Amino acid sequence: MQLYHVKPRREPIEAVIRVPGSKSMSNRAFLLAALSPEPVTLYHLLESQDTIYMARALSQVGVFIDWDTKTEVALVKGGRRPTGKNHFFVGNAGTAMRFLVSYLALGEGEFVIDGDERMRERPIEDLLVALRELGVSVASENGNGCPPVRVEAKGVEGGQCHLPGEKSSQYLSSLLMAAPLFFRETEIRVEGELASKPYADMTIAMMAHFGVKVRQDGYEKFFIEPAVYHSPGKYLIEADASSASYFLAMGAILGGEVRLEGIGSESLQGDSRFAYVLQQMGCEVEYQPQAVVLRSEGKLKGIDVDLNAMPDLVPTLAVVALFAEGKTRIHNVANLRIKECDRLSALATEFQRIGAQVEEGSDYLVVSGGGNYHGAQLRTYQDHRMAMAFSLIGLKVEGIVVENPACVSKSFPHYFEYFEKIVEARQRLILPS
Ligand SMILES: O=C(O)C1=C[C@@H](OP(=O)(O)O)[C@@H](O)[C@H](O)C1
Ligand SMILES: C=C(OP(=O)(O)O)C(=O)O
Repeated sequence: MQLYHVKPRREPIEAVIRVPGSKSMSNRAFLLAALSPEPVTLYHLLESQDTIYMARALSQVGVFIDWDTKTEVALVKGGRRPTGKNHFFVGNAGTAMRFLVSYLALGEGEFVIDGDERMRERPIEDLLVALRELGVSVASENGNGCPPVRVEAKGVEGGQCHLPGEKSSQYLSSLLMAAPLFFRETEIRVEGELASKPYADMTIAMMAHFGVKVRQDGYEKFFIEPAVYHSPGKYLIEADASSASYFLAMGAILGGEVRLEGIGSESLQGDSRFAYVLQQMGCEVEYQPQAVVLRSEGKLKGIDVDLNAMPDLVPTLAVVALFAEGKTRIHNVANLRIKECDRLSALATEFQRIGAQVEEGSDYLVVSGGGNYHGAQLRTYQDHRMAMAFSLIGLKVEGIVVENPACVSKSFPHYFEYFEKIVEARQRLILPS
């Protein structure tokens, strides 16, 4: 197995960083461009496993994608309904799996969408039930409510559907983006509290950029009329705020100044607000329209925080909490158990290996900070966020070894190159240089 031995760093850091494009925005942009009758050019696209799976699946049903990964630009020509008989594989890309199901239902044909072993354990039945209410013939092939999903597509009638909201916002995003192409007006009634709300906001904002409006009554009811998407011509993807969280965390833990470029107060990503969470822990934070600056003296205090709106940042924050005085309680994050791995259990298990005190509840984690930690080899569970978060522990704790670092390729293939440059920098660093 591949191992990554983390080199600790004692000095503060000073860095200006622009991370690659947002995974969530890239996969939405691919889909919305595929649904638009006119061509769209997408800029600052992320090239990673999840976005490659998405682009490949769309290409399989005839969407033309000319993607120059060097310049991060793609020309997309879609506008036709998917047809034929096709099998798709999307690894463990939640966005690709969920978004494609409703998209394929718009077409005419027989489609099976499958993923890797873990994807076959991640629930999708709530979305399938809602689609059946809208007139779609769709089922979990193994009958367990998880992929593979079979869609017998002949267009979508529309009308009213009910969607439990607590497991994932991706089901709602999937329905919303496809809904303008349903035959009738559609009303989606969300039951229970919608998880990860900023991702639904991002979907609605991006649909608006592609010319379609969604009417909503809070996060309980969403109304979409039949409409045609319009290409914005060019569309710029923001830098990925979830990927950037590791560098903010580095600044918070080690002290110094980190400036993120391409993510600021105007960002569509909920995770762009992460610096405010670190501010509560004692960092100084400044938001500009297109940038975030974080300054830290490396002295942090524990907090009590509801991270439902930023689920992907729980591992990052849990690691920061190890180095804060007092306890940090991260709550309302039950759906972390159905992500790339059971993240609450994985964090608790691996933190215990370094001698940390941690309490795991059904929907929360309490990390007691400021302990005397020791080196250990940490499992990453094929989960990119575990690998990136655990690398941060090694900045302060001698002897941290991260297993299977290559799993970062799901969302940030070059993470460890960025990480090493920052660890080794002797002066103010600009990345990419
Ligand atoms: O819509 C999206 O782009 C995402 C939504 C979130 O998932 P849930 O809505 O399942 O929490 C997030 O964890 C995932 O990485 C990306
Ligand atoms: C949960 C994640 O991804 P997804 O659900 O899109 O697979 C993630 O990137 O942390």
